[in-house]
Amino acid sequence: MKFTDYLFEEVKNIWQEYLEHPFIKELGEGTLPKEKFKNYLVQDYLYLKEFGKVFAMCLIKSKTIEEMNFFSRAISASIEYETAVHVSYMNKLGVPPKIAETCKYEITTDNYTSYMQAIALKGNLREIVISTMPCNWSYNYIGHYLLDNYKETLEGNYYKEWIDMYSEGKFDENLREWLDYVNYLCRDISNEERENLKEIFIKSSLHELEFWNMAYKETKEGDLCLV
Ligand SMILES: Cc1ncc(CN)c(N)n1
Repeated sequence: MKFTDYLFEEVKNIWQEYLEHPFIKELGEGTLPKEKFKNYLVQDYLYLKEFGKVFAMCLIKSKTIEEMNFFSRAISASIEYETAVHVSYMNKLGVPPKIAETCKYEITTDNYTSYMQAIALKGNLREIVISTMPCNWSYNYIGHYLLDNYKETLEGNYYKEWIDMYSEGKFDENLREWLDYVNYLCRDISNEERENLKEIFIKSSLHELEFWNMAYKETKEGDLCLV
């Protein structure tokens, strides 16, 4: 069994909770209140900023130029390619990046990014990479679920651009590259290390769930955590 298949088996119940989450359901239906989406986007924009720094630590801990290039692409993928859709929605919703960057980090955003950054500082490359894996992998999983389940009504859905990004070929390709990399990186680990990496993967998956819970919590008009 591939290491990534083993990891997936360990979290599939948690990931099923993402698919059944009201935030995801309402995104798919196009009924999610824009105010909730706006607050989520701002926190996610701040999240991606910190997430990119985790890959910067991977780059520092890389052993080869090939690996450095891989992480350099991961930084751009997070803070250029992915944030482009955030910026497009944020501009339409009246929170351009300059304003978003003055917003406070919610405790959930802090908890998740601090968890990965602590591993980035003290952990080895395998631990850091595994802590980041639920991020893009689960979003691709959610993107495909939404595409398959709501394809009939996607055309008029305000959230189509978001759904498209996480389910498009470029994102799939990028993820496949990552899964191959993880299987290579973890090809000869001990049982003890396997257990440790599994725990890290589960914890990041739980942080993802907390992020969806935060995104769906009650918000008031203009509730943007402005500093
Ligand atoms: C919290 C979170 N997790 C994952 C992703 C996908 N990169 C994201 N944008 N935000």
